[in-house]
Amino acid sequence: MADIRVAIAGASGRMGRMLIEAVLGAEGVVLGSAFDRPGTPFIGRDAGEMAGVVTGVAIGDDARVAIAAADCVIDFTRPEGTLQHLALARGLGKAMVIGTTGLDAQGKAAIAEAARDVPVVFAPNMAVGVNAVFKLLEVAARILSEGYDVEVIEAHHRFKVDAPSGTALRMGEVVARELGRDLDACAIYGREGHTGERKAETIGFSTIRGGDVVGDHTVLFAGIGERIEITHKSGSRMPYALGSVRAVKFLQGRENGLFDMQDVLGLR
Ligand SMILES: NC(=O)C1=CN([C@@H]2O[C@H](COP(=O)(O)OP(=O)(O)OC[C@H]3O[C@@H](n4cnc5c(N)ncnc54)[C@H](OP(=O)(O)O)[C@@H]3O)[C@@H](O)[C@H]2O)C=CC1
Ligand SMILES: O=C(O)C1=N[C@H](C(=O)O)C[C@H](O)C1
Repeated sequence: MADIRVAIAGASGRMGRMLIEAVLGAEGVVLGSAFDRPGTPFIGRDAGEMAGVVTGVAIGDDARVAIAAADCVIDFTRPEGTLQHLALARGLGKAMVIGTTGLDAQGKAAIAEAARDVPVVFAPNMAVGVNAVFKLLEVAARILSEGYDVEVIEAHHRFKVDAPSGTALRMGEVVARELGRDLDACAIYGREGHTGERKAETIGFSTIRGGDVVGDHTVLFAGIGERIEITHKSGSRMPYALGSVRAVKFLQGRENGLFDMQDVLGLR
């Protein structure tokens, strides 16, 4: 079978660079194209430059041309960019792996709609370890369903633009679903001033931003006399990139459909 040609969106970003390195090092996939938005300083440079490799693939600034040259697009950019690239991928009949976070309900609906025509993996965290934690949280929430307060704490680098992280929100969704709660109704995003006592049914979120923290997430189940903490810490962005390559391979041969990393990893 021919190698899958991959297009990397946001090629000069933190994840874009890591994704290029992961694709170059993986079997069964080949770097078809790399692109970024016009005006980004790396346009025209070799896509492997930051990984110290000559690929012969220059970073372009025409998303349509780049997507047309690939079988699957991996996109870790910003919601506006992702939705533009998604429309192009849909029109060109290309698969897409989306790691971008911070999409609103309308953006998520647009992804679901596009997935009727092309296959899409959309997940807030592509790392195998984090997806294992999502499963552990289901078990913990089931056992600790009475008498434990749930708080989600996350820390990321100073450059991150969305909060709470997509992963923290998914952790909250997983626990809320298991507890029969609606996250939109029970989430508390930070506290300040005279808050009154904590309401038992709430799920709290706390966000830390600083330095070069790659990504730390903890779900705390706090009872009277004991606390349980389930924590994941990222030491590198490579697990996100390797998970994305697995997602590309998972989509090969699929006509359409919306999937996430739980599907890719067979954890449903
Ligand atoms: N699902 C997962 O496993 C993970 C998800 N993420 C998510 O991926 C996204 C990117 O993160 P990160 O790589 O750190 O971010 P960066 O800011 O380092 O990179 C983003 C890239 O996208 C480009 N870009 C920004 N806006 C647009 C746009 N409107 N259209 C097209 N391209 C655009 C940027 O260009 P420019 O520099 O010119 O702005 C840059 O090259 C975030 O949403 C983050 O939360 C991150 C890690 C893991
Ligand atoms: O912006 C990041 O860096 C990350 N974003 C994702 C998120 O919002 O959950 C995944 C990971 O935590 C890194």
